[in-house]
Amino acid sequence: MAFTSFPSIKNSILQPTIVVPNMSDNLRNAFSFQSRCIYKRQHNLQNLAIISNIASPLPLSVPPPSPPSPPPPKEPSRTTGGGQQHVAWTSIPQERWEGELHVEGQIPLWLNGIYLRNGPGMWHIGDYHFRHLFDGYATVVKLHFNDGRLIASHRQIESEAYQAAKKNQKICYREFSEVPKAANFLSYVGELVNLFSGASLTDNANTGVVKLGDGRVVCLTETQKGSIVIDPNTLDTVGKFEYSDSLGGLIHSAHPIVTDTEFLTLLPDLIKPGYLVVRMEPGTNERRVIGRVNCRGGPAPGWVHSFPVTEHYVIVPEMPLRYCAQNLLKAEPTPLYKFEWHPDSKAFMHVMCKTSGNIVASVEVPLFVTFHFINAYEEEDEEGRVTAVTADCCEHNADTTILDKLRLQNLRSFNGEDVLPDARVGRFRIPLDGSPYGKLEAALDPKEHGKGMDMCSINPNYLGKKYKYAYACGAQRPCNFPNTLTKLDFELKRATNWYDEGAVPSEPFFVARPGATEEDDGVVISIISEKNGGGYALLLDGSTFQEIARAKFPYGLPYGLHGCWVPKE
Ligand SMILES: CC(=O)/C=C/C=C(C)/C=C/C1=C(C)CCCC1(C)C
Ligand SMILES: CC(/C=C/C=O)=C\C=C\C=O
Ligand SMILES: [Fe+2]
Repeated sequence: MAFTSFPSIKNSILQPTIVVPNMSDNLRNAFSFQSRCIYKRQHNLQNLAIISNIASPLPLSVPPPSPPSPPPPKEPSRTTGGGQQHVAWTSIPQERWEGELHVEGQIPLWLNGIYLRNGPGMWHIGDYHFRHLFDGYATVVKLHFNDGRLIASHRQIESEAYQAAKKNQKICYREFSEVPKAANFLSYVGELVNLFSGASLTDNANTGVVKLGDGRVVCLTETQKGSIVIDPNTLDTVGKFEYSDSLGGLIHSAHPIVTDTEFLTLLPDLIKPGYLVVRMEPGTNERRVIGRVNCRGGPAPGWVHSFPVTEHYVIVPEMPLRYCAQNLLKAEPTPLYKFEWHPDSKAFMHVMCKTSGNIVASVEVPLFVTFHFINAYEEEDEEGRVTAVTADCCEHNADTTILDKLRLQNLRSFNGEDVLPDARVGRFRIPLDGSPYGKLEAALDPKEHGKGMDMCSINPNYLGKKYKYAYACGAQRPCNFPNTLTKLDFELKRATNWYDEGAVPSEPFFVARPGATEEDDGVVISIISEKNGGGYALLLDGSTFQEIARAKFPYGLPYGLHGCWVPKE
């Protein structure tokens, strides 16, 4: 795969930036010409390049400065509890930027490649402000590590939904919690037709980013049409990833399992409740069905934001938080958005053989709520027979309120009260001997990680295998959002926590050292949004969990969700 060399940045480009309306004053200042120069002096930042023009290629010469943008209208409730709104929940102030970051500490010389992180970084359009964390238009952040140096950039994904919103200054597609306002009854009827055809659903690929086995990099969300290919070097939006099969359906899991040899995902079937388990080979766009799971309870399939695999099996979770057709039709959000909690419908875990598509176990389990599975593996007896599957997830104690806690108003209004609901590492044990029930228990005492738990990663070489370590975000309370980075040791049942007061860290992403033999031999990458409005890239040692390097951005970044690693060839 093509991997560009470091950009030539001898002629640093400092120019006024294109700014979206409604940028907050403090952030706009952070981007003014004057403050950038000060930043450069203070941090001895050489080669800082600020790139503005939205869709044009990177300028090769210094363009004439454009007139300063008019002051933006104020965002609502900018300050809460006497403080500034946290930069983690503030829209990115410009569509793109690139520059070299000054590194404090030492980036390991083996760490050569690109870390990409995707997330909803733009939460308003015109003077309309989104409601939920998951509504924001996708912003991809890139950290390009090369021989101990670090070039960073970010860019908005040019989805149809984002482009239409910019053009019309209003939302035009159905986002996670937002629905475009119908002008009149006739257009409402048209809207319903569009909903069933999928035409009105968003393609705002803001959830994650994956590198396929063939090198293509795809940003994803839960709508299938929101699969968008980007260029990992320029962050250009290349175009839609079109699935060439005729499997149909409108939605899929936001977290496919992607390795060098395959892409596995789940397609929920809302008509005949169940899931198709599908596989796609590198170099193709065609998903092939491995098998189907019929739901055992409820009027609709459970939400499958993610799912785990073992070496031989795909695990299909059936969570009692289920998709809800009526809620999809509603113009105003319901307390659980497009979902409904059906405790009476029970919860199940299904285990499908990857090669035959046969279901080898389907057990009832205690009620659970999870976004993210961490990993799964097979348990063997002394004769090497697989007796059970263990599957771990970030489990919200079967409490759906976490979804509402992720409303922007809640995230923006932290006043020192401890309002983050408790979470744990939920460990499922699914017997393969035909017994009807599985177990769900905490894998370690949740107090080890402050009873907050989400946004996990593992050493990818341990995918589907017995593993000892995971990295995730935990909590140092009081807080309203996970605010620590935590290394989980499942053998010792201990956690090691990293914390920076007031900071919001994004998913700790593990990159293994090439040639490593220990599971935790590698680094953990996270991007931190600081309480003072700043932000930095952070590298922790995967084994000691001590900081090894940090590099400050010249601006604070909004929170982001999930990342991937594109190694240098
Ligand atoms: C950002 C994140 O983690 C989740 C995003 C989920 C989205 C955008 C879900 C969108 C949906 C629709 C627009 C309609 C159909 C249902 C559903 C997949 C929830
Ligand atoms: C950020 C998050 C939950 C945090 C709660 O503790 C969930 C994100 C889900 C989508 O990727
Ligand atoms: Fe996710």
